Amino acid sequence: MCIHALSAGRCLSVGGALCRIFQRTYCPDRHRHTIFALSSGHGKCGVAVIRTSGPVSGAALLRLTGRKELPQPRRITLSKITDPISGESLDRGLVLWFPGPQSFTGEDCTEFHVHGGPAVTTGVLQALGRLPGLQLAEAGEFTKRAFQNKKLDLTEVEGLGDLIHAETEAQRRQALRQMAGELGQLYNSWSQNLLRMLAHVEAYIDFSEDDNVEEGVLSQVDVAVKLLQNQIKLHLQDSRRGERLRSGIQVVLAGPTNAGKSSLLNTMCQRPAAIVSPVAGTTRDVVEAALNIGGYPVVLSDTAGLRETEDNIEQEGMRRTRERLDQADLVVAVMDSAELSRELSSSDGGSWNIMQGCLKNMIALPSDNSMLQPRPCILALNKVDLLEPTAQERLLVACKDTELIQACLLSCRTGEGLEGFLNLLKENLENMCGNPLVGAPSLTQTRHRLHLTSCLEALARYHHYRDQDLVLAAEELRTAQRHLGKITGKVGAEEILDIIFQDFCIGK
Ligand SMILES: Nc1nc2c(ncn2[C@@H]2O[C@H](COP(=O)(O)OP(=O)(O)OP(=O)(O)O)[C@@H](O)[C@H]2O)c(=O)[nH]1
Ligand SMILES: [K+]
Ligand SMILES: [Mg+2]
Repeated sequence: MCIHALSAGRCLSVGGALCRIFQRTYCPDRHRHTIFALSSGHGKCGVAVIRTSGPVSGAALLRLTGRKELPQPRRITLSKITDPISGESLDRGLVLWFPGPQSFTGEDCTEFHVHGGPAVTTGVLQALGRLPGLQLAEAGEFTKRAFQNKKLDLTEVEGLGDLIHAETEAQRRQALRQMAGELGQLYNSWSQNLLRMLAHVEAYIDFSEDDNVEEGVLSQVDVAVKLLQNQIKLHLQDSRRGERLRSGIQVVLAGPTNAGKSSLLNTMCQRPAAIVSPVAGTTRDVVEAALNIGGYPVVLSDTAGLRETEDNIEQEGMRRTRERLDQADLVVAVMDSAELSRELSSSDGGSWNIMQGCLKNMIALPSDNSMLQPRPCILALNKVDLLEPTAQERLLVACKDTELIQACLLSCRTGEGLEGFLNLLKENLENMCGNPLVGAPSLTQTRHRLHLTSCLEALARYHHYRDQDLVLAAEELRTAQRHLGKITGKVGAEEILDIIFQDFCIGK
């Protein structure tokens, strides 16, 4: 199986530089302006795409192409592109006209597909910038307009952002699904449900005295609220699979000193990221590498080896190891198989018990109790090159006794057993994140989790007020619905909008 290193940073925007060129000033009527930006990547490339969105898009296309009429909507047309003010020819390229509302943003949009050299793209951008009513777009402004014109809900916007940033196949699948609106549809259906319940309760409040409302309306609402509570709880109990897949699965290498943890990290990321040496206690700081393992994004951490020590710095290193273990989604316990084998044959099972105790510590629950099960753990028995085949056999048999642990023998030195280890790792990642295409869509952001939790709290308060004060109970249903609305953006929340759209590049 192949693994790839992932880029550490996200897409850099060149907004600052372009803003300086165009001397943009703040404008309160910004949404009335037509925005433009380079939407393809920056730097030299074969073809670059420049987009505009807003009321003067069509006029801009006519000015730059010198055409009398707009081309057919959504049809590619070859055209010369000139600077309308200097009259200078800039390029021959393809132009597209998307009249609103049938466009990405819902407004009139155009696209110019030009040769990707910096002189051409800068020329076209400058020509656009000199036309009245056109302004350089801010990061995420195209998507923001799509959201404001109800082309996308917030979960779809987040899906689109994740798709642009997706580095592995599993991330891409999850993002595509969210962008297609499945998560939003789920929350909308819950919201509709709540609206119906609320209508029933309000009808009861207003009309029950006139006997116009059927018996049992309230108990039906009670049942429906309980059902929804269960659905939301089930949705929240997903071991954070969607969020993990989005932000990377935390895999921590831990174990005694000199077991070969740093060697394993280096082998997996195919570069000498961590220092390897025969001196016990070499690693002190946590060393991280971002990897794509079988399509799953992994943040792999190498940690300081665990042993008794008087050295202050090493003790601090071990404190960091434990902190990292607390956050781990999956622990790889690395051990020196030769050493373990020697201890096994020289003792009457005592050392085995010690090792089991040490492993149990590693896979214990994290302190916040947010995960209900102990973390999965793989026992990587390293340095198998130093072991006789009979000793290997004996070690594997002994490992079978520890039910919690999946063990495999490997050697960082010879590469033996590495394939098997990686396959075991991938199986674990699959189990943790699932196939993003199968089953109900997962929530992918802490933001979703927070609103869903608040929604659940409001529903619990509904039951609390139900027999005391029906008006207050109805208010709780309204609060619950408002929390669902905040996830999809149906309920305004300007502060979070800005945070979400800032994650986009200029031109998206
Ligand atoms: N024979 C053999 N030696 C190995 C293997 N893997 C690592 N080593 C050696 O074991 C020693 C310790 O390796 P490290 O990777 O530094 O071990 P570590 O667990 O990171 O050690 P600390 O950071 O000190 O906790 C080095 O001399 C490595 O060359 C292996 O598969 N076979
Ligand atoms: K070492
Ligand atoms: Mg090390």
